[in-house]
Amino acid sequence: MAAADGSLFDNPRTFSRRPPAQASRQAKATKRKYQASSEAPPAKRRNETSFLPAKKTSVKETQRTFKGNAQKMFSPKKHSVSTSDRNQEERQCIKTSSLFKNNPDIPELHRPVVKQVQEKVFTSAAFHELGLHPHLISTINTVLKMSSMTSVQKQSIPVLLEGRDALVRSQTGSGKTLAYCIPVVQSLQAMESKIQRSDGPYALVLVPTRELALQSFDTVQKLLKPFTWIVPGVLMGGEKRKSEKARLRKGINILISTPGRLVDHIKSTKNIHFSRLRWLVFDEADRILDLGFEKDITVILNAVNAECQKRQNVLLSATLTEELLNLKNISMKRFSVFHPCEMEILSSLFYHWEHEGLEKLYHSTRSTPHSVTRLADISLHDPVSISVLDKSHDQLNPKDKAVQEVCPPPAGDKLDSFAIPESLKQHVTVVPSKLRLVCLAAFILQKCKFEEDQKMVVFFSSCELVEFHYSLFLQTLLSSSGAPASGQLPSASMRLKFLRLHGGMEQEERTAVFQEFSHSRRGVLLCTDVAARGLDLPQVTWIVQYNAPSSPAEYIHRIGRTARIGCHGSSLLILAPSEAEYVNSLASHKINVSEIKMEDILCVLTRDDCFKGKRWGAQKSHAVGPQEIRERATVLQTVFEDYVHSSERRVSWAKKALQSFIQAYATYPRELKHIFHVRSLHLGHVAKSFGLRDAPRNLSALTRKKRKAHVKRPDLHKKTQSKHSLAEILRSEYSSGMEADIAKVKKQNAPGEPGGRPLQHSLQPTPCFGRGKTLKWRKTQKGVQRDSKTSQKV
Ligand SMILES: Nc1ncnc2c1ncn2[C@@H]1O[C@H](COP(=O)(O)OP(=O)(O)OP(=O)(O)O)[C@@H](O)[C@H]1O
Repeated sequence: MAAADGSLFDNPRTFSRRPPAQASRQAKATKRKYQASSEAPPAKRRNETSFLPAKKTSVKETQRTFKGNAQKMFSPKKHSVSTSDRNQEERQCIKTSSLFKNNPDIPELHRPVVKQVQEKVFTSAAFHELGLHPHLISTINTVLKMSSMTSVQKQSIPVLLEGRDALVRSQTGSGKTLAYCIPVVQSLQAMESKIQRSDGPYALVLVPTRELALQSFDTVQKLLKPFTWIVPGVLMGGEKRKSEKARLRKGINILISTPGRLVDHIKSTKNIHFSRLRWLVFDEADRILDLGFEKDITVILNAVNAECQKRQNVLLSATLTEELLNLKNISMKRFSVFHPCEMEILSSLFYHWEHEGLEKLYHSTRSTPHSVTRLADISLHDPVSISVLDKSHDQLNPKDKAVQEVCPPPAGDKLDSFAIPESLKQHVTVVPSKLRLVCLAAFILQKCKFEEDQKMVVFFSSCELVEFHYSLFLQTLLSSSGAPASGQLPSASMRLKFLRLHGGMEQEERTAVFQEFSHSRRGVLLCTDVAARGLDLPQVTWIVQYNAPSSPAEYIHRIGRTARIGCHGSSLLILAPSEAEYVNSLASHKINVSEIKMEDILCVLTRDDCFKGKRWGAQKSHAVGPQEIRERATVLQTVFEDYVHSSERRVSWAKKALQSFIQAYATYPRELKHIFHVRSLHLGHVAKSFGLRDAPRNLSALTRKKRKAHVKRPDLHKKTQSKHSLAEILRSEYSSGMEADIAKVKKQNAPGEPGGRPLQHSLQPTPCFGRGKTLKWRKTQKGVQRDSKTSQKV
């Protein structure tokens, strides 16, 4: 075992030179005092936890320091204190920092090396070989600046031009958008009777998020340049419904929409009809057809099926499952081992084929048997399954084959493996909870402050977490970086730029951020899974997953925002020691990650004098060692803690973010509960990663308050608590925009100020905290809350 505190930072004495008994007495006294006030800690405590000299640690002054004068504060040259005074201060400062104490051991990662599934991105085939309209070819060549097809395009376009239904799977960033857009445009421009705008939709493209809708619309618009009589349009929420209605009234021939917004119009707009529909495209099909969109898709399919019988259906995603791809081979026996969600998808696909048998099976595997009859029918007709897998990867060598024959995978355990771009280097780091925040900050500094032209996307599990970290980093990392003096070239610090994107933001701002980050050469985008699928953000170099995703599919989509279309990119997954087994779970899906040691990430702090402890002020920077790294990490943590504790409002804002983290943590699916279970969280340690000095005591009260607020939502009344939880969390990131009044982030008063936004998550188990500060579950009126066995219902 390589312990974080043991191997690299193995000198606890330097942190506490007082006798242990005395230190412990004082710590207890300080804690009692702090708890009694339940507010920001008293000045004395702040002095002890800080590296700053006693007289300079008032809240105001600390803040001022980090708005530009950090070096002054940390440089001993600026202080005329004697050596003995300084030593005294050091002892005080260092002693109370517990960042590197009592952390769990970091387990050694024994990850099995697996051979990842690979796909070839490009082919030598050119677009002009497809027999497309010459104007379409010249648009592809001159406007899109593309000449040769990607593998998925080469396989899909001819099939779709033949009029076949298709299920298309190829890795992220391999050109699936054009794989369906080109055939749609080619077929519509070639129609004998020229399309009229007033005809309404000939093609309907459903996508899960507004940004993806905008992006796909942009591609279609470019392809339609020579065919001006075909009108594209986008419905995506966030915009005024009235103006969308007006555009629908005028006529849209290729309609791109998020499901929720389309449902709004189907229900309220008379001008929407599908009688001429020829194409129905589900981009990110596995996402669109999952639980979160179940109701919306049913409404859409019912509306479409009522008016149009014959059309081409296309389902695309980088993570379509084997079951969906091998449609023809699916036997009734195999159905019975599917997950209920898959059953619903399959039921909808096969309704017209095997309805009776399926329904019987469905009833026998589900406690709520009504869904199958509610679900409408996509009606795929003899679909072609297109998968760009490099076939050599599927062929087992004789030895592996023998092993497989001896121990066949248990029924129902067939795990899907998805291709990952070859040029994507995946990493993992295991970090104790207390050090998560400093580690993330250090990694951002390392890549985006000290290296040039780095563009990073950091994924969090909720809107609240994005807001919290965005404001915190803006106010601490950015402020402490300092601005260049006039006439000076922009310094390394000026490379730091933070943006954020999540489903709770105003649409105007969302679009602006999306555009800004797309066009920017550098910057850090903090976001939820709203940016995980489909977005083609150019030149992203790093993907960081601060909270682990809930499925291998989501992992693949998140990291797929980099290394697109043959470019290079890297990803980092940050795990707690208790979550280290997740690496094996990824390996079982043929996902290979290599480890970066936490110390190597924290090491960058020695390059940043903003975080220089006084002890090391006189030393030359090359003489750095583990102890200095440790102290600088502590200084950075102190910066965060001082900021969070500078007002009661900020403390409560951090608590809400912590609460949101716990709630999101409770929603990991059953198959991952043994790795991600709230019971394994140490609240005090997790609290540190929110800049809180102690484990908060009133989280359950906050949760109760939130539950009340939710009960007021009429749309949630009918749902069971369990279904509501999952569906709501899914919807929170993918909403149509019509629910915006419920899910708005209050506009920030000033950039970087904590928003005080209401939490958007669903009803969750009420966390309460036992003496050991690990999470326990409280008995509620309805009985004991669900645990790992029934985790899906949490
Ligand atoms: N034939 C081509 N030649 C060069 N670039 C291409 C080609 N086809 C697509 N691209 C570019 O590749 C990038 C990725 O394409 P696209 O967004 O369609 O990928 P995708 O497979 O849909 O990814 P995801 O699974 O993440 O949604 C885009 O910038 C697109 O312009």
